Amino acid sequence: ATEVTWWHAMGGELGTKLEEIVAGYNASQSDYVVTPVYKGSYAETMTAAIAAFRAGEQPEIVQVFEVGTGTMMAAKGAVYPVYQLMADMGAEFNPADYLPTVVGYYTDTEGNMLSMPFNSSTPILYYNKTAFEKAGLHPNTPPATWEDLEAYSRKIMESGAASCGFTTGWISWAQLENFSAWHNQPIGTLENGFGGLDTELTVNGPLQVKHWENLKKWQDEGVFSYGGPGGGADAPATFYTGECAMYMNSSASRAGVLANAKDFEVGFGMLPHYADVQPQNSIIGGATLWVLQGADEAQYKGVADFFTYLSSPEVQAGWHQFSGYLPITQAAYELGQSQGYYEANPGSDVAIKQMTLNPPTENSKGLRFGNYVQIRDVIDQEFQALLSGDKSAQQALDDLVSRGNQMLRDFQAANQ
Ligand SMILES: O=P(O)(O)OC[C@H](O)CO
Repeated sequence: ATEVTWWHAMGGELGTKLEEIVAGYNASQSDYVVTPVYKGSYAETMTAAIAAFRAGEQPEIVQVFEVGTGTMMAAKGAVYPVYQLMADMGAEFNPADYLPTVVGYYTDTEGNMLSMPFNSSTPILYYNKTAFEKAGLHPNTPPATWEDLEAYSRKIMESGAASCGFTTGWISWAQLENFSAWHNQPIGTLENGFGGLDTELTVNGPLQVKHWENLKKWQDEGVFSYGGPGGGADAPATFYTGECAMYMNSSASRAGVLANAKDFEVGFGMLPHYADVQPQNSIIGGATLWVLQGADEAQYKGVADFFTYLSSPEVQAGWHQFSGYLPITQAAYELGQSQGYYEANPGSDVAIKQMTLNPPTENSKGLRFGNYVQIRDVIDQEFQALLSGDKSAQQALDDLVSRGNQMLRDFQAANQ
């Protein structure tokens, strides 16, 4: 059989499920064997794939997180665009089958979809219902606003129900990018970069400054517990163990939460918003599958066949329902509805409701910036400078914008 290699970044419960899906595909036919290889975090996986491509040792498929999209789109000689691959291999591929937000994120300015949707998410709020009850809060009412979240946190801490109010994964994704979209604030000019490479970051507006100021104050007071850079590796455990009563992270953290938060009941809610701003809609995260150049025709046929399998309503619905990733296709969503999945699993539709709460504006359809994986590191560095007291929120965000803009100019110069 023809071999196809897939580098991915799914660890823990998600990795186990991914391997099951691949095993299901391999057992379903005998022409191709797909081998999944875990390469670490999203950033590590992407870096490894770029290095492997330079060395001529790249896999056929690589899973790239949403913020790598600008860089991948510019890497023209390295990528086999999915719309073209599917057409060349005679495989059926209709972008209209996928959720519009997902399609928009991965479609180039000519209207072509360049990568294969697989695992799109959006950040949501998880909360410890048992701690809420102990603190005299209603277990079925998550905080709607940041003001409520602060007040609930203090009540929880004072009552001894938990020692910390909340934690979060992904400062960059959850507390800056999605924070901005949710409050309808621009992340960058030119429609958050969708309008061209001449874009500049704008995340140092008054609302973002106020939010980072609050996070610093709440960290100092023990209301908030910082989970570390990148995805925030320390955040999940502080929620699972009951230390922090609330937790913001990917909708796909659901699998880990349900598997590991054993001593209390978990509730699900939308992200909080500041009381004087109406929430807009959140934006997607997660990843898509990019096909790399350099393989032979038989392997690309296998890739197309595998992608068709991955997008089938049953496989996609199974992955979505297990993981908490969004149902990528309309058909997978409808299958879940007809199975009664959403009624039977309260909170499982929070992500999709939040993402589609309002029609997206220029500020809330996503982001597309080159060098953004590196800019995410700058976001983490500036946030740490804020927490350590080296910089005010305004200074940290101003510096983030000027450092980030320099990286955007470098990218523009290299890709014009
Ligand atoms: O944890 P994921 O897969 O939902 O991804 C979160 C962020 O989008 C990564 O950039």
